[in-house]
Amino acid sequence: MAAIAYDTVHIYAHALNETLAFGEDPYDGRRLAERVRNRTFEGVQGWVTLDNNGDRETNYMMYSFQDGKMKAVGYYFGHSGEYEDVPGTMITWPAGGLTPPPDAPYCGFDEEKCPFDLRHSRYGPIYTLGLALILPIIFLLVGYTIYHRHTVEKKVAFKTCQLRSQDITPIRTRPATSRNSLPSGEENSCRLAEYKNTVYVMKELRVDGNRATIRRGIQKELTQLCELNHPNLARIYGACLEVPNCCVLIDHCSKGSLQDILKNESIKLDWTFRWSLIMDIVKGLEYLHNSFLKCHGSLKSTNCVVDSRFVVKITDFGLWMLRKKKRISMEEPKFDALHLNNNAVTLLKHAQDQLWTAPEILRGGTERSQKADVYSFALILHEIAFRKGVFYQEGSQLSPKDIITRVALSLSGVPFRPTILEKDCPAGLSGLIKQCWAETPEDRPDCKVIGAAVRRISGMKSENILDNLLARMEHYADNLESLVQEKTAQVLDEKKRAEDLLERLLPRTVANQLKHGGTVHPESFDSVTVFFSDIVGFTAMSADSSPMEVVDMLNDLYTCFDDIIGNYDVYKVETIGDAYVVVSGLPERNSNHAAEIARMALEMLRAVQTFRIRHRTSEQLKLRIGIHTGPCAAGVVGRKMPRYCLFGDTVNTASRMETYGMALRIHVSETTYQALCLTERFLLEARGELEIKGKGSQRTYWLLGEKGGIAKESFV
Ligand SMILES: Nc1nc2c(ncn2[C@@H]2O[C@H](COP(=O)(O)OP(=O)(O)OP(=O)(O)O)[C@@H](O)[C@H]2O)c(=O)[nH]1
Ligand SMILES: [Mg+2]
Repeated sequence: MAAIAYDTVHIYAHALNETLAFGEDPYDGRRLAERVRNRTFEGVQGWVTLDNNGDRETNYMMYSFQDGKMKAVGYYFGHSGEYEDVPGTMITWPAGGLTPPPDAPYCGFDEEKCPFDLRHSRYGPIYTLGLALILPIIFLLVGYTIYHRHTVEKKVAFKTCQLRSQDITPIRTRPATSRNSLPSGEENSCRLAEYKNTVYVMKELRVDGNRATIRRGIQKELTQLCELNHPNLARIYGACLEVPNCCVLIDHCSKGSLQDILKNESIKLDWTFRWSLIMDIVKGLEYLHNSFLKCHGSLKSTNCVVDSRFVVKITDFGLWMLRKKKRISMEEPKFDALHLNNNAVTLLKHAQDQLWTAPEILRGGTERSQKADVYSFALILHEIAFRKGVFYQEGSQLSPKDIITRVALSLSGVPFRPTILEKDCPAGLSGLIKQCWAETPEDRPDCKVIGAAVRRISGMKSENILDNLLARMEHYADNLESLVQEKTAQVLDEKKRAEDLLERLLPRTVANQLKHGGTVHPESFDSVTVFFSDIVGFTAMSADSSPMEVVDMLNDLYTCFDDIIGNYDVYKVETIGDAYVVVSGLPERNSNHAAEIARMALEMLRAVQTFRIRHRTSEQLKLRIGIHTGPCAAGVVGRKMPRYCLFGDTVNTASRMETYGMALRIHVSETTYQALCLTERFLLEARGELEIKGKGSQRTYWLLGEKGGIAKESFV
């Protein structure tokens, strides 16, 4: 105590001295006390430290109770806050521990550090009970929310792919293919329907049962199908489940099926293009095999459709339960083709459909499998490679039913497969095809392996979408170019034929005017020569012959005449029954029209001499010819079936010359005679004055021949 008193006075004295030294009031106890704080000095007991509050940081000695005695084990120095062990001693902590216990309880003195720690909280039991009640409720709530959301989403998804029949407008069946594709045919058409202004392929579904059953049965599958999304799959847009209008709507691909493309010879397919078609199928199939569907089940070239960018998309997958059954049994009973004609067609189509079906499925083992899809893929590969149709067998005429029977039965132990034309096959492809249609399903590769093989065999450098697209576009452009060339040639050919026809019906100059859209004005000509010929006794001959015999005779005769007139500057005006009318001097004017007609008439008469009537070979055909020269008008009359007609008295007079003529003689008028005389080339003989009806008395002549040419003697 004395030491403490000493130190107290000591510190007080120091504080007082300092107060006086600073000239402060020594009676101000507050100031004095402030000087005492935060001070360290050497007191009688050693160093003394006073803290901020003026409290002394004391030194302590720690004792441990060992072996029944208190033993000093450590020092604590208050002024420096340091601790020092007493050398050679050891502290035994409670429970024999080597480390001191914590200086505060785990949860603090007031459990402020762990309000929810049930192990240490005094409210632990309450919390535990509460949690035991609340947690299951929370779990239930969360579970219910997840379940509810899932089912609602499913319902929404199903709703979006469920369509109302009233919104679907079927479009009249039309050829499935574009104008670039196959000609239309029932077997190559698909039903189309419009839904919200978009055209889809409409696939009917076979539904036995009521709506509720359908809903339960296919709701899930349909929702999943609508979710399938791959560039090489034709997307299923939705389905209508209203009996009896049950159907699915599938994306419509404008180029038709792969089969249509392969059959269309106007589409050229180089190997780059073929490989990309093949790769598309492999990718689509691989996606399907990895999807919930696991396999396609009906893979064939009609179920690979081609879109406007020449990308192949696999279609008609899934919904197996609802597809119209097409399978045909091996033991199909023989049917009476007459009575079951429709059935016959259907059976044939079904047998055709099964040409892609794997042998194990034909035998009725399973209904579908990935390996069976690979077999079908091999047949498609074969179709693409050789473009000879499905299951091409060199030199074979087997029906589809015979083929599938042989595939199924595998007679003579050798699998029955299409012919591979090795020389037309890129190296490695035939091996791949054979592997894919192996008899044992396990020997067939899967899609991944096929994809790698195709890449290797084709040497495809890139599967880059852009490269591919460009390559296809290039191909498409080439195709279009050749198509345009081909079509242009066809159009030109067609045009030429139309022009030829027009030129045969009308004089060339007139036809040209009509072709260029001009109107043909009637024209008058000062001088032309008109020729008329007629068969003597034609009416009697017609009465004794059948109409076809008469037609044949006239056809033979006129063909012969048509050949002759080609050698002269004349224009055939028309034939009226047995009359043949020719003119020279129009529509192209010429100065020697009389001579042209005269020469032509002489040649025709000579031809008639040797002409044999088919049905009366012994009879001589008797032709009467009349010629007249004079003015004439000519023009096209009428719009429909336009004809170039002659008008004027010259035509009538020429006709009269023929009527008043004689068999196998050429009767010419005065004007023609004068025109021929001017040429000094023809032999003519006066017939004398002749009373001609409507013309009065006329001097007429016989044309006998041409000097140095055809003479009269040869006619008689
Ligand atoms: N243009 C075009 N034609 C198609 C489309 N889908 C099918 N087709 C055509 O319709 C024809 C008939 O198709 P489907 O009715 O599916 O008959 P299938 O493919 O022979 O047989 P399943 O699919 O087994 O019923 C095919 O050969 C194609 O020519 C398409 O998306 N676009
Ligand atoms: Mg199909």
